[in-house]
Amino acid sequence: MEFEPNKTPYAYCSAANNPFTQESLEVRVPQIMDEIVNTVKRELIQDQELGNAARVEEGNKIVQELMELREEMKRNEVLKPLAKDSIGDVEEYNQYGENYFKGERWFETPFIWWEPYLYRRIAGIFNRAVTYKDFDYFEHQKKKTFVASAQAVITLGGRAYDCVEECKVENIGEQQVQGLALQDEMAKRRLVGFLEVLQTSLWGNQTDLSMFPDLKSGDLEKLQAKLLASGNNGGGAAKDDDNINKNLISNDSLKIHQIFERINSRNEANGTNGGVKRIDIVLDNSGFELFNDLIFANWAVELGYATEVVFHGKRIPWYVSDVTRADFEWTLECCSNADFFSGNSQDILKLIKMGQRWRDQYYKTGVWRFEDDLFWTGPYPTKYITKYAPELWKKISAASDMLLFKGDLNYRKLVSDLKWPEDTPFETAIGKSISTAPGVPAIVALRTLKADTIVGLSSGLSARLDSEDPGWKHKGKYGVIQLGAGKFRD
Ligand SMILES: O=P(O)(O)OC[C@H]1O[C@](O)(CO)[C@@H](O)[C@@H]1O
Repeated sequence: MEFEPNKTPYAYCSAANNPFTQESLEVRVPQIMDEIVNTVKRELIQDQELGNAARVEEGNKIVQELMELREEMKRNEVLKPLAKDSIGDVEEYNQYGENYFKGERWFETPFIWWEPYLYRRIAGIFNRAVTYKDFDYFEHQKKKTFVASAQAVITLGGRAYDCVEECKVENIGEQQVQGLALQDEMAKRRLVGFLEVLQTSLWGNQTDLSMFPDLKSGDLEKLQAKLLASGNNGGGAAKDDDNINKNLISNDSLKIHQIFERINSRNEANGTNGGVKRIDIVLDNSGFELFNDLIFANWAVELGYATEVVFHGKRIPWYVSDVTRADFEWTLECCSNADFFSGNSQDILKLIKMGQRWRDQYYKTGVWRFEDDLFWTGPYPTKYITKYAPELWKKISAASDMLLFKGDLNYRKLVSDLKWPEDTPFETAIGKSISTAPGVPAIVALRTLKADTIVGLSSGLSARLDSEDPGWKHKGKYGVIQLGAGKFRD
């Protein structure tokens, strides 16, 4: 199936034809907009007290524009072209809308078009106001949720630190090697450690504020405790198959691990140690999920699987909790600062040591980089990166070994949000331009399901889950780890 906007069947057609899209448009998204309005109103109160007349005027205008936008959706109007702003992609957005969705109304146009368009419209409203240009209207929610995750961050941080130490050859004493050669023991530990950090990064995607905006501190702790108990803590990913893998419904972890080992041996065999080994991560949510992604990147760098990690985030506030540069840097600061966490347990000490390494030895030196190309907030299927962001793709494909995509929306965009038969191979669905062109990096998706869109399942699985667990595609309860091998295909 080739993607042709508005011609090929979408997994999510329009709200008129899909109850989940409809619910999003009628309930979930208006609530998100109300929350933004409330945030601006809080700013207004402060500005009035401080006598910031210019900001009060702009704040009032923003509230009015947001309310108008909310009404446009409710009245099912035609989606208007974006008004001019200085974000840098207005013309491209409008051209895309004009080409493929011209004259369509909110309830009749596909989910994968109206939702990014909506967040982009909101960003434009703020960008046009001088005193709100760089205001992140989701910042408060993102920070609050990370603070509420502190206990899980501490526990996981301590565990992540140990996981790396256990895999270092100098820490595997002869007496611990029960009957196995040192190399075999190390390989085993590295595999177990890999599965642990990979799945930590995957399940972190459950905590997403655009889908679950009401995650209260208590719920969050319960969810995180469940993740930790289900095997992400203590090397359980490999030993606790029943518990974890039951919900992991498509799992290429072992093939991905083999690629990591090939990356290592390639450099050793070539005698090019010190040569670049690069992983790119297209981030999703800030907070607990980002922390889990950092743990994965930490593992890869510490154990020599990567010499560079490039994190791709969002230039503008996006889908409530997506990572911006400010979120990324704030998270590194929190993790480096003992005052952020109360207590001085061993886990906190390990976490802070790791956090300071992330900030000072990785981020400040460029081993870790953060980039925020506008492509990631565009409306396009990912395979169009070659057309709409050729420079970005050139840089990634020339240098990267592996490009990991986090989360539900990134997944939907990777497979063009089409209604593929569920057993369509992942590589087929992501499209030739990025999966089989010469030299392309391996493409990995780590995603918990919050949407109907799905490929790469064994046939019949979807029907079984439909009957056993109605609504299973929307709960964030099930996950996939899928691979397109790219240049590592033999
Ligand atoms: O943060 P994630 O995992 O991308 O989830 C957000 C996604 O979930 C949804 O809310 C439902 O599919 C979409 O709006 C979006 O695709």
